Amino acid sequence: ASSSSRCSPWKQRRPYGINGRRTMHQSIRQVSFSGWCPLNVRCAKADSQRKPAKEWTLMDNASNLLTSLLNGGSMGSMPIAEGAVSDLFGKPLFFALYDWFLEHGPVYKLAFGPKAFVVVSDPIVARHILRENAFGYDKGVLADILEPIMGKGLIPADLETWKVRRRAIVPGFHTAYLEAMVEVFDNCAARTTEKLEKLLSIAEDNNMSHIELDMESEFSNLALDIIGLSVFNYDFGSVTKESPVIQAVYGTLSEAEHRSTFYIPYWKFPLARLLVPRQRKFQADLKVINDCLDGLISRARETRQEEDVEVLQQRDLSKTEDSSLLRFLVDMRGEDSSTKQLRDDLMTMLIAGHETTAAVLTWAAFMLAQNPSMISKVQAEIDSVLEGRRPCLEDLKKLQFLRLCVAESLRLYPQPPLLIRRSLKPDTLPGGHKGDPAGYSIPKGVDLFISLYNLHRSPDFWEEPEKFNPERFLTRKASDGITGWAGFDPTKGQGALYPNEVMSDFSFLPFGGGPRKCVGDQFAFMESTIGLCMLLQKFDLELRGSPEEVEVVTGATIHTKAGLWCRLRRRQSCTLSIES
Ligand code: HEM
Repeated sequence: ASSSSRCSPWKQRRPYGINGRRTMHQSIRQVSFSGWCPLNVRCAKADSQRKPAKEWTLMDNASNLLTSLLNGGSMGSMPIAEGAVSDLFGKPLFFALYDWFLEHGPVYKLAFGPKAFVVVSDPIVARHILRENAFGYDKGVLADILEPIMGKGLIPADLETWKVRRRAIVPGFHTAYLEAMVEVFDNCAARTTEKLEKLLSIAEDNNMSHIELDMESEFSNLALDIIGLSVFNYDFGSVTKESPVIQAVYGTLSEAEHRSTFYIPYWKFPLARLLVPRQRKFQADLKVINDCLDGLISRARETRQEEDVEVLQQRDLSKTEDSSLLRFLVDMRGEDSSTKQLRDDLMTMLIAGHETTAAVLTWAAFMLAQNPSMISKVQAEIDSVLEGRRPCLEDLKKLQFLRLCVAESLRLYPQPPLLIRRSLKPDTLPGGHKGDPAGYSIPKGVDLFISLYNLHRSPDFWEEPEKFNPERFLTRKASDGITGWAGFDPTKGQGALYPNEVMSDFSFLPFGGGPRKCVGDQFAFMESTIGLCMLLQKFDLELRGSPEEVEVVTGATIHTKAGLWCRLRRRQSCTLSIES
């Protein structure tokens, strides 16, 4: 679709947003019911609900002045979200970026003290940055934050290293590997359900019909066990036990997250490592994990066998005890990579694959737990496909509604909600928007946020964007102004199992796009589908309180402030004998 055909009168749209912290439910209500006019024409109701003009604080004025002085006219007529700084306090950044997106349009500049960020919420512009001119940008501030943790792993790697490592790693996610991993997903999810069944039995002995627990923490343990086994054949066993390595992994993940939300790179000051207790703990945690990973790498190297190489070349994983990615990297590429590089790769996948999947499961559970009829629909599908069995790959193809629930959760809660880039040379973004028919110029060194959250909730591309409607992926038409969902027909159980950025022409890109797209996308989709499947096969789920009580915070991913507290019951309606 040409970008000009999608041009919309942004300025006419209702400015939207409320001050202070907002819960996810409030955000949903705001957009769904407060009079957004689908024809993009200003309507009376929308006007009457405009938020009052924002009063600028001294900080806003100082921030704008500084931004104008330092960045001023360098990006031509690009709209500026002025007076924005004070809005940033007390709510996650991506919420504020959404408000300004509705107010200023799909490409705007965020005045932020000495820095200006360009915020992109347009599919064609996102496609340009991620795919067409992918090597004109790097990961900017994200690489600075992650380099001390992931070294030269794929996410922060410089271009030269990235090219070599990407070529080494991507073949590791071959179809036979994904098939073999389904068993790992099953076994780990079974551990979780067994644990929950035990807890329920204890509750039932005490005449209680349900248990209350924080599902976010259960999903976090599940995702950690899966990533440990599938990437380096190490059983964290975190669903059932605590260990120093698990503690260290959680410590490191939390530091990575803290760094991504903190504006001053405190970790770069050499003395901080010695003096600040938090930094000392981080260094100690990192050492525990690095020692563990080095041990696993040496073990894999010592047990390397020529026969294994042949088996892997034939992709016949049924003949090997260890089908992990580490085994693939050591056996197939062992000679090419230093221990340090392998360790960086493993650490990157541990972090990239853990928190994201845990968050997808959390928000899928959050949405489903508010929709008992959807849970029943998912359960009916699971019962009819599995008849009490554990799922295998063939079953996944038939669990269409469940797969769409996972995709829809990723639409509403993309993990991460923002992609970060910095321009390496001057560029011109695709134009066609109101006020910039020619496209904005981007000088070298500009930091950009591509907001997946905004793209996935854009009223221009999604009908009732805030509504959880898994079946929207079946009905979307090319006439929506984009290419449509060509190639996605999950009803036939063949072809792509999940919608992606190519089919949606970059209006749905939960795994990014272009050369830096996630290497674990199919892995993660399948893992999340199986995790949910095995949970809902056995249990009914409801929120303990109201959705408004689930406060949202964000670091690298979107998660809850105090856990996703749910009530879990044995399924009443389940008449099938379900194997344990
Ligand atoms: C639901 C779970 C997941 C989500 C939502 C997700 C999302 C993403 C996204 C959006 C990117 C692109 C980042 C960017 O362009 O800046 C990315 C990159 C990446 N992801 Fe994932 N991911 C998930 C699971 C995984 C898993 C399971 C693995 C590995 C086992 C993994 C490994 C990576 C790596 C290595 C990259 C960097 C790729 C590169 O720069 O070449 N991810 N992921």
